[in-house]
Amino acid sequence: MVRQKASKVVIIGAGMVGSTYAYSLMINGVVSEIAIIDPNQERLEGEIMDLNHGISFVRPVSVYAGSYQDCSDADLIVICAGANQKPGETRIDLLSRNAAIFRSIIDQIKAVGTDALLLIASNPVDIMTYITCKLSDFPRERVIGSGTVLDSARFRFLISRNCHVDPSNVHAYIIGEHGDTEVPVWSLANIAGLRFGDYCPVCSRPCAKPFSKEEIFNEVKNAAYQIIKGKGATYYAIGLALVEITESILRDEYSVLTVSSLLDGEYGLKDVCLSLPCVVSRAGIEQKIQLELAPEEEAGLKHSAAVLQEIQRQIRFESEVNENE
Ligand SMILES: NC(=O)C1=CN([C@@H]2O[C@H](COP(=O)(O)OP(=O)(O)OC[C@H]3O[C@@H](n4cnc5c(N)ncnc54)[C@H](O)[C@@H]3O)[C@@H](O)[C@H]2O)C=CC1
Ligand SMILES: CC(=O)C(=O)O
Repeated sequence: MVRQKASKVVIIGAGMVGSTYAYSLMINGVVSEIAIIDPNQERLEGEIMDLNHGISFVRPVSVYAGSYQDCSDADLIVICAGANQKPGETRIDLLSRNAAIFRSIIDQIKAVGTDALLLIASNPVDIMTYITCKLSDFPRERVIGSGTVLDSARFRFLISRNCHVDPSNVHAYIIGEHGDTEVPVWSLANIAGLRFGDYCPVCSRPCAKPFSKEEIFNEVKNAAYQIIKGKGATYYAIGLALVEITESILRDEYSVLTVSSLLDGEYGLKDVCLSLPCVVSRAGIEQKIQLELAPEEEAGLKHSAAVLQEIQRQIRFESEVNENE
């Protein structure tokens, strides 16, 4: 199943997320070409120079300031452009600023024409993924939001630290919105194949303090607020999360990742983008996995969808404007 060929990624937005992703991609050696686009030419040139000065230490790769023309033969276009949260702001607070930026970006990608997949990181990521689906007219499987891949990684890390096991031996998902209504799937979380609650009796290390699901989930949900308060932005872990998604696409890995995509009836939900575990390949979203959720988890997912749909109703698309005129 693993196919490797020379691959080209276009990154739109050379800020903290875009440039950290480019750096992680370079180190990982999964692509041969990285073109970066950003209207802030000074910033862009600085990032390109800095990245290029590291090329002697990694596998051969070409990193350069690109233009929208680069999208025409790209395998993957990753959008990291737009405003980020200031301390105290929610992801949803970014919507109007980033929606305007996306309209211009998607228009320019469409004008060039491309068979690439689109991967969205900008926040609020589920709504931006939805906007991209609507504006791009791409098939739904080719538009992927980074969704809760980062939140699931935070969740696995915190469980693993608490239970003294490698995070790769913890399987646990955060689903729904990448944001305040996200849902932890505790009922299916497992360590070494054991349901979460069955692991404690076989664990040889006593917990330092009583295990609190609530505390762990709150730490996951509020991680971005805490990091932004401390250092202004989050970028290392999302950079790596984007590389994980990129690898699954470009290496045709069929990894299961909690990416955001346009739902089509899963759990009775339609016309909304949010995260479920999905099989991701070179074709994009191969399959959305419908988990058997506990009733409160399914209710949480539906609440997440309702909140996102309410926000979506505030967005007007060109086609709707024309229809109503
Ligand atoms: N999905 C996730 O898990 C995460 C998402 N983010 C989101 O990623 C986005 C970027 O965050 P940062 O890199 O920290 O912000 P930043 O402010 O460092 O960089 C944003 C970049 O976008 C560029 N930009 C603005 N308009 C553009 C346009 N029309 N075309 C191309 N580039 C344009 C700016 O010049 C700037 O370089 C934010 O929306 C942030 O909330 C951040 C962390 C995690
Ligand atoms: C900023 C953001 O979305 C995160 O770190 O989760």
